[in-house]
Amino acid sequence: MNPFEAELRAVPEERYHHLHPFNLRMHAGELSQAELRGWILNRFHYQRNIPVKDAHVLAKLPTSDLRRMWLRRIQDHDGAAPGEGGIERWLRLGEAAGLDRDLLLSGEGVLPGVRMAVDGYVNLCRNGTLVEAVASSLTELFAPDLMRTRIAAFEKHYPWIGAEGLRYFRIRVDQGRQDSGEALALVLDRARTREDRDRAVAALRFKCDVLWALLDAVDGAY
Ligand SMILES: O=C(O)c1cc(C(=O)O)c2c(n1)C(=O)C(=O)c1cc(C(=O)O)[nH]c1-2
Repeated sequence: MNPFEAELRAVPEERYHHLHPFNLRMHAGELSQAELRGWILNRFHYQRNIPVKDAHVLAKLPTSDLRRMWLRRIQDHDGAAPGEGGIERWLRLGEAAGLDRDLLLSGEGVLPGVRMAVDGYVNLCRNGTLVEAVASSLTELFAPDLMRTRIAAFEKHYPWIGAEGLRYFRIRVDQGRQDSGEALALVLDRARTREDRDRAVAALRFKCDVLWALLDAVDGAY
C-alpha cells in the first residue's frame, strides 16, 4: 500500500466513532429506549446535511465524470423521487423506533453540540480545498463494518425497533463501500504535494472529531 494511503487509513483506525463509549454501549445492548431515540433524532440532523455538504463538494469537481460520480451520492440520500432515498429511510427508522417523522423534520430537540459538529463538517466542505472536502468523507472506509455490527446489535438487543427500520443500514453497507473507494482514488490522485497530503490527513482527523463530538453530545443528554 502506498505510504500516503496507509497514513490516511491510520486516522480512523485510531479515532473513528466505532471506539466511542456511546457506540460501545449501543453494541453491548446497554442503551435505553430514550437514548436510542435521542441518537436517531440527532443523527437525522447529520443525515439531512450530507447532501448539502455533497453539493459543496460537487461544485469543486472539475470534470463531468467526477461530477456524475458525486451526483450519485446526493441521489442516494435524496432519492430519485419523493418517498425514496436514504433520508426517507432514516425517517422510517425513526418511525420504527416510535418517533414521528414530523418531529424529525421539525429539527426540534437537536442538541447544540450536534448542530455545531454538523456545521463544522458542512463548512469544511464549503470552504476547504477539493482534496480536503473529499478526504473528510474517508471515515466511510470504516462505516460498512460499523453498520454490520450495528445491524447485529439492533437485531439482538433492540427488537422493539422493527426490521423495516434497519433498511437504512443494510443499504448503506454497499453504498459506503462504493463511496469510500471512489473518494480514496480521487484523493490519492489529486493530493500530489506534501502540503496537500497533510491537509487531507488533517481534514480526515477533523471529520473524526465531528462524529465523536456528535456522540459526546448525545451521550451527555439522555
Ligand atoms: O452511521 C454511521 O456510523 C455513519 C458514519 C458515516 C461516516 O463515517 O461519516 C456516514 C454514515 N453513517 C452515513 O450513513 C452516511 O450516509 C455518510 C455519508 C458520509 C460522508 O462523509 O459523505 N459519511 C457517512
